[in-house]
Amino acid sequence: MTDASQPSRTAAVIPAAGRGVRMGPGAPKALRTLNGTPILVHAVRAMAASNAVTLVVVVAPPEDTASVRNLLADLVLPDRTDVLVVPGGENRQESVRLGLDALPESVTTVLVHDAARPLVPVDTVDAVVEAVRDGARAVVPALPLADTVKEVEPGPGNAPEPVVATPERSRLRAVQTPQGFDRATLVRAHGASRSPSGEGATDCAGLVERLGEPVVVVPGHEEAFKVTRPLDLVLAEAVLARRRANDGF
Ligand SMILES: Nc1ccn([C@@H]2O[C@H](COP(=O)(O)OP(=O)(O)OP(=O)(O)O)[C@@H](O)[C@H]2O)c(=O)n1
Ligand SMILES: C[C@](O)(CO)[C@H](O)COP(=O)(O)O
Repeated sequence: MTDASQPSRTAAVIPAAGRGVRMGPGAPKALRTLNGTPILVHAVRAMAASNAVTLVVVVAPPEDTASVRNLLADLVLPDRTDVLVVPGGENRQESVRLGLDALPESVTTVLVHDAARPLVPVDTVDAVVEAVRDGARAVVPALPLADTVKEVEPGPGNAPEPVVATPERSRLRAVQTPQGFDRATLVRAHGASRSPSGEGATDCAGLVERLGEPVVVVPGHEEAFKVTRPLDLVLAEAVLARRRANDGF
């Protein structure tokens, strides 16, 4: 166990309270398994793999909070890492806010990491932490896009949608997690998100942008993809199999 009064502590908040509607019927997505291990456990291990992270706050589906606590109580993690489990909210923003509320005062740097990105490599986590420690208030890992992206005028159902614009692809990035923040900035952004100005933001960095604060991008990683639909489970298990074959992970 680490000393909760230690200065400049870095914590990871893992929102894991989603249902996983796009995955189809079944248990909440974070509790479904990859190679027999819950997605959430992979995500907690991924955060705890960083030497910088000494606290992981898991935001669990409210009805599963007790079982998630039991699940994580048995997990073997580095001695430096404490784990807290709190019940989540109606949407991702609310779940992140509940995770932030649980942080001790000693935490100055916060990572917010989707449980749904269980395979993010530790080098990506460390790169985000380093950028925050070097002075950035908000840092996102991201990758260039492979597809061309069209902006459309959304229509009803499957009706053809008129194209409004084609943004220049070389200027676009697909954003991943963990997103890293100076704690005060993130708390301010989530406070502001309670107002209508926070509606529609799909990530924490978007809330910081709405404050007018700078957000910077560092290189993301292919293996930090979001497990969203059934095919993503197949890809995730293939990544795990490759890791096992390569280095006995
Ligand atoms: N009320 C919610 C909704 C989402 N999340 C978390 O936010 C992350 C990103 O969300 P997403 O991948 O969309 O997960 P779900 O909301 O579960 O997926 P879906 O939209 O398909 O239901 C996930 O780790 C999810 O558990 C959360 O903590 N609380
Ligand atoms: C935070 C995020 O993973 C960045 O790409 C993404 O915006 C989450 O979106 P979701 O619809 O909640 O999965």
